[in-house]
Amino acid sequence: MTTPAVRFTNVIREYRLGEEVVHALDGVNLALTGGQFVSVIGPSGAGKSTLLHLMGGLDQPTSGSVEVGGRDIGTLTDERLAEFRRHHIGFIFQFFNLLPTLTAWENVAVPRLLDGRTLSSAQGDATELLRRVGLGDRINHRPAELSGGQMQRVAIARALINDPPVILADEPTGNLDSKTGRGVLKLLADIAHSDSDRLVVMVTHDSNAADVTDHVLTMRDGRLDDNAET
Ligand SMILES: Nc1ncnc2c1ncn2[C@@H]1O[C@H](COP(=O)(O)OP(=O)(O)OP(=O)(O)O)[C@@H](O)[C@H]1O
Repeated sequence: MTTPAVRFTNVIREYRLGEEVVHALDGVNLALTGGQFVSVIGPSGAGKSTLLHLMGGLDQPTSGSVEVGGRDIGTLTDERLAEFRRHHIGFIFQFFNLLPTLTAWENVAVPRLLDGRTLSSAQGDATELLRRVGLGDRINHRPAELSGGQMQRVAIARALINDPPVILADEPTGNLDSKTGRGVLKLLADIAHSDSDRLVVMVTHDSNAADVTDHVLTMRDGRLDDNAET
C-alpha cells in the first residue's frame, strides 16, 4: 500500500483564551494520497485554515499525530521542522506574498536562498518554472508590473521550486476575478495530476472549486463531514 502524502490520526487542536477553550480541530482523521487536487470547504470558523497550518507544520496539534510522507512531524525539532517545510511543503497564499523589489524569477528563486544558495544559481530552474505556469514572457517583470493572476502564477512557481510533494494553498483565488481564478485552479489541478507523488490541498470559499478538484473535504465545527480516505 502506498504511504499517504498526508495522514491525520485523531488530531485535536485547542486554543485556550482565558477560561474558554476553542476546539479548532475536534478529532480529525484523514489520509490523502498524492496525484490529486483536494479542496477544503466549510463555514467561517470551521477549522479549515487550522487544518492547512497543521498539514504544513506551521502549527502543532494539541494531541494526535500529523504525518507528511510517512513522517510524524510532531517529533521534529524546530530547526528540522523548518528544513522539512522548505523541502516538503509549498505554500500559496491569497495575497501572493511576493517581494515587490524582486523580479518574477528572483521571487521564484527566493526559497533557494534559505538553503544557503545564491539567487543566480536558481535562475535556470526559476525561468523554467515560470514557463511552465505560462509566464515565460514575464520573467524580468516586478510584481507591480503583473496582473493578480500573473502574480499568483509567480507564487505557484515559487511553491514548486524545491519540488515539494505537498502544495498547500489558502484561498488562492480569493483575490482574483472568476475567470482568472478558474485559470489558477486549472493550473493547480495540472500540477497535482502531472505527478502521482504530489498532493495539492486548497482551502477555499470559491464555488467553482468542487468542479475542478478530485475530492472535497467539508469541515464543520472542527470536524470533517465524511470519511476522508482518498
Ligand atoms: N491563534 C488562535 N487563537 C485562538 N483561537 C483561534 C486561533 N486560530 C484559530 N482560532 C479559532 O479556531 C477556530 C477555527 O479557525 P480557522 O481559522 O481554522 O477557521 P476557518 O474555517 O479557516 O475560517 P475562515 O473561513 O473564516 O478563514 C475559530 O473558532 C477560530 O476563532
